[in-house]
Amino acid sequence: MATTDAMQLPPKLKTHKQYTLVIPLDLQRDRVLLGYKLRGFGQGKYNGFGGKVEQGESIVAAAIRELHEESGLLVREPDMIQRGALLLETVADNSSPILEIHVFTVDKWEGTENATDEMHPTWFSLSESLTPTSATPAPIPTPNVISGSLPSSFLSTPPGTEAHDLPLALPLQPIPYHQMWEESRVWLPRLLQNLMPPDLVPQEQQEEQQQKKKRYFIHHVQFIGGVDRDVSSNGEYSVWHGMGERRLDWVDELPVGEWDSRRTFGRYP
Ligand SMILES: CNc1ncnc2c1ncn2[C@@H]1O[C@H](COP(=O)(O)OP(=O)(O)OP(=O)(O)O)[C@@H](O)[C@H]1O
Repeated sequence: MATTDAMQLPPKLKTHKQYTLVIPLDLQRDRVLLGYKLRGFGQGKYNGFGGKVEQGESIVAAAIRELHEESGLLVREPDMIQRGALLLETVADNSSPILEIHVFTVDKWEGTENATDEMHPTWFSLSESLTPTSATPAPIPTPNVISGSLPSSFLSTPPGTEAHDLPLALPLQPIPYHQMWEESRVWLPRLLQNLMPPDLVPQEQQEEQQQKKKRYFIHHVQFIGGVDRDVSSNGEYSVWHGMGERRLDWVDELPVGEWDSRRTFGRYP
């Protein structure tokens, strides 16, 4: 746990708005798929694939649907692995819902990743992304680029080939954390570290890794509202637009089984 001053606020009741976020992993090829968002919420950022959970829809069904709509990959429900949740909250008022974003990974799917007018899928190196660095910026796709010819560094799958059958022609870049939502720098490297194939994890950390795999994470971030600092330039990390400074930021890990009772809390802090 980091700063705790928000704990002194009176308890409040907030609604939660549910979203999903799916991160496809190709462990054999040491790579992770993210999408560059071309429109809507999060435009101009790389992220996992996901969206709002619709009324009457289960969280996992929403995650499968959004992944398919945004990337072309089709996953069966038993292959969805729930890893945790982000709880994103503004403390500006008591009426704004907490964004509850359910994070999944998948490593089995049908189909090949395809660009849509909303998301452009791009593979990044998994093992090069275990710590957030502000490395060389990843290419920024534009709708023109997508409908026309893509630069070779951008092609994840040449037309007519199956992604899984391809040799990797080019070294993959690390995940461009500085081109993602700011708090991704906290939870995503932790998640990826826990997923590394055991033979790449030092012997003494292997048992710890096995334990961690069984845990969901909850990353709760509170923001003070009111200050509208927008995405910054000069390669700096962007900030939550319209939400202002971060107030509380902590990551918890829960054993499987405790997750359901904790995620439904309505009173926070
Ligand atoms: C602020 N910190 C954040 N960190 C990581 N991920 C974040 C996020 N904030 C939102 N997200 C994700 O961004 C997508 C928005 O989805 P969004 O396009 O609004 O949903 P959906 O596709 O249902 O909407 P439309 O159909 O276009 O209206 C969705 O995956 C959601 O999980």
